[in-house]
Amino acid sequence: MSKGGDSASNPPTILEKIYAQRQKDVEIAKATPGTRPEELEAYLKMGLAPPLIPLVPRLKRNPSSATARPSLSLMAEIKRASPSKGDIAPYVNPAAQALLYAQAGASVISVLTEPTWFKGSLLDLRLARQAVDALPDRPALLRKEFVFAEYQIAEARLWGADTVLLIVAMLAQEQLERLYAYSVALGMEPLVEVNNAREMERALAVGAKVVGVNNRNLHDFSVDMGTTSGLVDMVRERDVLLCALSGIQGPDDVKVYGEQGVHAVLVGESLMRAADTTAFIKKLLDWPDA
Ligand SMILES: O=C(O)c1ccccc1NCC(=O)[C@H](O)[C@H](O)COP(=O)(O)O
Repeated sequence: MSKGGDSASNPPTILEKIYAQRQKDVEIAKATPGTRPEELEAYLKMGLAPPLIPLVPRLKRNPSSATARPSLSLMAEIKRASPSKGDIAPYVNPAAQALLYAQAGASVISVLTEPTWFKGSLLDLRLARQAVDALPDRPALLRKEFVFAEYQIAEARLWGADTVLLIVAMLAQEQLERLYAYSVALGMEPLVEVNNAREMERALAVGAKVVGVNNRNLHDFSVDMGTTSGLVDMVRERDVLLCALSGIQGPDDVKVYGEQGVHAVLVGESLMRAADTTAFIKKLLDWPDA
């Protein structure tokens, strides 16, 4: 990963620290009997990964999409903690939270699986998936992770994800192309995350169909809700679903994005802190009563 700062002597940014730690974690997993890369490949070849649902059509459906006043779709995140906020809901039950999100109408459930800063795990992903598995028109499951290797995508598929996150800022273009192709080959259209126009061009160059604009700068934590708005025109005439990620707190944020043509919002902290999650979601998205 390239350094985010001006020179190689700058202290590492949070994204660089997470990346370095995840590289060590992945090396350990790859060397552990039972989870070596060739073993994950064998499990995939045996068809042991659970059935998938395709991301794009699922993201187009939400409780308002068939009404006269369609609103945005929701990607609802399970987030125990974060580098910027510390503990948010460390003891959340990911299965119960996933079920709440699904019953409230979320199109996607995003599960943070990074353990050191976000206190997440692949078990959280599996439990969220199992909790919603039998529902009619269940939401898609997103592995929210700092992905730099095919290995992590194979893990995601085996643990029940329907899609993975690819963060453009972390990846060289060749790596982004390779990981995008591998994910699609496994049946998972990825959510490709960008933070500026240059990264958006790179996402479009690989053919991304679902692009998330992160309003949070992953190098310094600053949140600018106008980041998404500033990139809308780059995808307006394209067959791309644009999603606004991070910092979404209330209906006013969503209303602005709706008017600009944004298709979905990804919300973590506000949902985790909501006293009544279902009522909060309905109000946030201006969805009709079920
Ligand atoms: O949330 C952070 O502090 C953070 C810091 C560094 C890298 C990633 C980070 N968050 C991951 C996310 O993208 C958010 O969890 C997600 O977009 C939801 O954001 P929010 O609704 O603001 O919780």
